Amino acid sequence: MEPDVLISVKNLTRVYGKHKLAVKVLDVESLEIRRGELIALTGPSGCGKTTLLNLLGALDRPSGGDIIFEGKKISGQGETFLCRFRRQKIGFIFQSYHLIPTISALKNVMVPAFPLGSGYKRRAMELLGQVGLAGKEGRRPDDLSGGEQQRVAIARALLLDPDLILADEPTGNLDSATGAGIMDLLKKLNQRGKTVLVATHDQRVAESCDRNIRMMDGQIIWGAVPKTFPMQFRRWSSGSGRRKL
Ligand SMILES: Nc1ncnc2c1ncn2[C@@H]1O[C@H](COP(=O)(O)OP(=O)(O)OP(=O)(O)O)[C@@H](O)[C@H]1O
Repeated sequence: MEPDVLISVKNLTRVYGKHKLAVKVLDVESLEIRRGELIALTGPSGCGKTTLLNLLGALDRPSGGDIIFEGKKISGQGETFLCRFRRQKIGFIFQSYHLIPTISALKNVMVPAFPLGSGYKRRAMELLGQVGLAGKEGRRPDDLSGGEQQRVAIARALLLDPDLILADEPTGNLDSATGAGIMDLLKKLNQRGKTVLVATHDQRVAESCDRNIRMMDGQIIWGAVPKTFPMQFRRWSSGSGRRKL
């Protein structure tokens, strides 16, 4: 494997249900993500974007196939390994922010460090400053706008300095100007070296990324390999689509 490959996926599947009710909702033959890429994951509702993000971030386990992260196979690992992997390597950003409503912005940012102790306060303050929320550290999520809540979520995702940011519709609940601000922030993070994968329905968000991975019926139909690959290898066979097992 080449040194700058962050993630490599082979024959990744996710099946929901059992026996006659089993449905394969994800069937990705091959996918490669390089360190430092800014990638949009697009496709119609229900095509499998969230399923793929959850598998790449080890929030969910595949039914088959391999996910290799920095040369190490993460599929098939035990929960202790996966828990450490998620904390150290992945920053998650969700459409509806997933903040804890009863605690301050600062404490929300510090949540990923909770089992490690309280030594992260200074870093959390710095990150809130970097996302434009200096002075609002003590506010609870309900006292912040949607865009501000998403900025808190971004600061939280960065707390443990992950290699990969997985953002699932990060602008989906925001008006277009606020969404553009969030996308600018993700682009800045990418310019500072973070690899960013953004699932989106927003064409403008997709166009502002370097690569577009297009999904349809659980499969990648375009963009499975980085742009530096010759054109003839970039298109990926869509296969036979979603199927009952
Ligand atoms: N827990 C589950 N049990 C059964 N089917 C599921 C489950 N979660 C997702 N699915 C199905 O898997 C398919 C892919 O869903 P997924 O949420 O990954 O799509 P998506 O592309 O992210 O959609 P959207 O753009 O609407 O968020 C859908 O058909 C969905 O109904």
